[in-house]
Amino acid sequence: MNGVETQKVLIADDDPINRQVLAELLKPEYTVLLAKNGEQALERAARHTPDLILLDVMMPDLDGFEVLRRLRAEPATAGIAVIFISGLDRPEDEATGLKMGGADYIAKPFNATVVMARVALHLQVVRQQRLLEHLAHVDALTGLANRRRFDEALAAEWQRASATGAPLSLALVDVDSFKQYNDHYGHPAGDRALRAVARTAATCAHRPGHLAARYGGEELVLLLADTDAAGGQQLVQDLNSALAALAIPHATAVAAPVLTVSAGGATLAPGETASDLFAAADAHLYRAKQAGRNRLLWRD
Ligand SMILES: Nc1nc2c(ncn2[C@@H]2O[C@H](COP(=O)(O)OP(=O)(O)OP(=O)(O)O)[C@@H](O)[C@H]2O)c(=O)[nH]1
Repeated sequence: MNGVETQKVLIADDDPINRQVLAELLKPEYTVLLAKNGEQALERAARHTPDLILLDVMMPDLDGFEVLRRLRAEPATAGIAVIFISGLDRPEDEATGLKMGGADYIAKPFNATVVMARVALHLQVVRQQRLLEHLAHVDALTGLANRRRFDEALAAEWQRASATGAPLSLALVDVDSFKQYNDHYGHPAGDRALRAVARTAATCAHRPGHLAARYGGEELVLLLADTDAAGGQQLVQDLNSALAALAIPHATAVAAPVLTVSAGGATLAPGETASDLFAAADAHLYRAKQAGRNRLLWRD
């Protein structure tokens, strides 16, 4: 979410008048989706992943509590915020809704101003949660995915590749003689150089299923789903060429008078774990450094 995008609210209520009143209320500020029963609410929630659902409790097929339970059971909809709007106005009903994980509970007949205020409040919370989630997964200096995000992606892609047999490649990319670069040009220039390498990596690893992350310090990692060894090596070579074209001067480097990287890569072998794959790429990066830097070594 970029903050400019309009947030989406799904209204699920079997009463057409209620749906219409709520829709008229929310339409000027939000994108409104409608569902007239529980099944439809689940289907629309899965298809559109709204930011918030206003959920009636008493509906003929699936009641609102059951809808919430099913939303929470599906990873794709588990995090969607739900406000119950219900004719059941006993404290026990409200307590049930909140205990089940509803963000709020509004009794019917509702007051339009209060509904608007609560919707705005909960959508603000949703926005803040997304921002926190984003910050927790992005490296501040380079804007690349951070190590946490990489670890999650590696676990997920490893699982997928193991289940489907699709190729999965991983390359570690480390800036050469970066200590000397910092020593010679200063830390702020080092930061700028790292950002340039990161941008280059992100441009090369641009396909869906590709992820460029900062693993730590001056080390990046490319996680390349659906990419075999030839594709992985080509991608690292493209990165290398793009970096060479930038020709960032590095007067004190051992390999060349410009900023270069060394890389080690591997493609998932049958029966291998995610950590084996990572360790193989790391071992090849080490060898690439030993062999003189500014090169890529890929496990056969
Ligand atoms: N400017 C800057 N420097 C960083 C950052 N993170 C790590 N470094 C520096 O990167 C350098 C890494 O040094 P080394 O691990 O010795 O590696 P190297 O000098 O690149 O040598 P080789 O990898 O063997 O070619 C250290 O001097 C760190 O201070 C950062 O965010 N910004």
